[in-house]
Amino acid sequence: MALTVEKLAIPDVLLIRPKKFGDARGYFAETYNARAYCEAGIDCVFVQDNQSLSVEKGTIRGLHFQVPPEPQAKLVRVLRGAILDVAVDLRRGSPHYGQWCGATLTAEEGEQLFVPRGFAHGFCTLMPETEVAYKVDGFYAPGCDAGLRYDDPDINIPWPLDGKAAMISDKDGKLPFLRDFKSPFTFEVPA
Ligand SMILES: Cc1cn([C@H]2C[C@H](O)[C@@H](COP(=O)(O)OP(=O)(O)O[C@H]3O[C@@H](C)C(=O)[C@@H](O)[C@H]3O)O2)c(=O)[nH]c1=O
Repeated sequence: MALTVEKLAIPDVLLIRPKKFGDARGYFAETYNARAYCEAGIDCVFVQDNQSLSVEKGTIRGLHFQVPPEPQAKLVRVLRGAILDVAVDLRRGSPHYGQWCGATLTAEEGEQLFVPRGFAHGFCTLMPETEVAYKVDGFYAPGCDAGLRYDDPDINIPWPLDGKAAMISDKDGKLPFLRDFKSPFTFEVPA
């Protein structure tokens, strides 16, 4: 499988560009290949595929993660539309703790973001009717579901909202700021 892999500012977060083979019919692409992704440093066993539709441009979902013992790594791509996709480092002891990095993902280009375990994940839709699909390497565990406010001033993500209010869920509006997040669990940086 042909793909390029770019390390982002937090180098465990990867931007992957699978090769698209275009012809008169359209294109073909491998969107996941266990061997090629393992060689690229993504040696997860993905166990669940998720998909969401956000109707409005300026919809923000996040910042979400599952705490131990049910953490999840995520491999995110866009099926329709475009997003700014973001990962926030929550690994105690990481030089990037509390920092974010991210990339624009579009259906047209087919880029993917790999968000490792120990990171919160969120995105903002850049177009209406945006569909996002992502693989996760741990099953949904509602008891371990956790999140942080998308507009946490300490994380300070410049969401592309053009001055408009974000469309968010009631649940996401009640999430804590990182500085107030109380959990007996911590993520460690892998050795
Ligand atoms: C995440 C998830 C939710 N659900 C259910 C719970 C709830 O009733 C409904 C909607 O859930 P949410 O409001 O949490 O959906 P959403 O806000 O889209 O949550 C997602 O946001 C992005 C940013 C992520 O990174 C994902 O891991 C996930 O947290 O779907 C599942 O059944 N399985 C799952 O894996």
